Amino acid sequence: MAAELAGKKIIFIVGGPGSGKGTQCERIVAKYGYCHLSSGDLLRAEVASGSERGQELQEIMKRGELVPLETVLAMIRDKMLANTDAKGFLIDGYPREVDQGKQFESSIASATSVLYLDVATETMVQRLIKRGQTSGRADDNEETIRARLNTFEKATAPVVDFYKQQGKLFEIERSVAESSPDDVFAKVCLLFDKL
Ligand SMILES: Nc1ncnc2c1ncn2[C@H]1C[C@H](O)[C@@H](COP(=O)(O)OP(=O)(O)O)O1
Ligand SMILES: [Mg+2]
Repeated sequence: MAAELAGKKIIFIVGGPGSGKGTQCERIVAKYGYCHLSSGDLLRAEVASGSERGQELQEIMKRGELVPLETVLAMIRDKMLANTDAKGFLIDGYPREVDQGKQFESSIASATSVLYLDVATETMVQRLIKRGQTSGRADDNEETIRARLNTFEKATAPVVDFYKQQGKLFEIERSVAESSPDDVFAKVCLLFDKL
């Protein structure tokens, strides 16, 4: 447990690839001033640095698989400790598996709340194919998209149940999560207004 982070709000943003995590986090940052940490962005920055570790990471991400737990956790921890003046943290795209959540809790802190965006698989595929036309992301192609969705269903769906059992889950149900970013955000605000 990192003492510097005591009392800070920590919100996990969970949802499949293309469910709108990044889109909503941008709005949350603008309105509530939280510090946004996207595990995917941190990993892509490592790839862009051209380091040897970055090359290994890129291979894993192209296969649509999860990178080793320790790697992501260390990156998030460093970034949080560099931003201890933030009033809270949005941890976007993490945990991807239940073990990642448990490790986060034992080595950093426990999450205050978990925001889950429930979007249908086909909607996510369509959004990601569209995003792929401009994102330049190596993993926004149909083959990798299917593999990522498969990883999401196997590894990440249990994460949702895990936090539901702890009473920490704030779910944006499908009918809302598939509507416009503004409509989704209106619901997201209900959570952040009472934190
Ligand atoms: N509510 C919504 N309705 C339609 N498109 C949305 C949406 N939220 C996000 N998008 C678009 C923006 C992106 O091109 C794509 C994926 O969104 P994202 O925020 O990058 O998702 P994630 O970070 O969960 O992978 O879908
Ligand atoms: Mg994202």
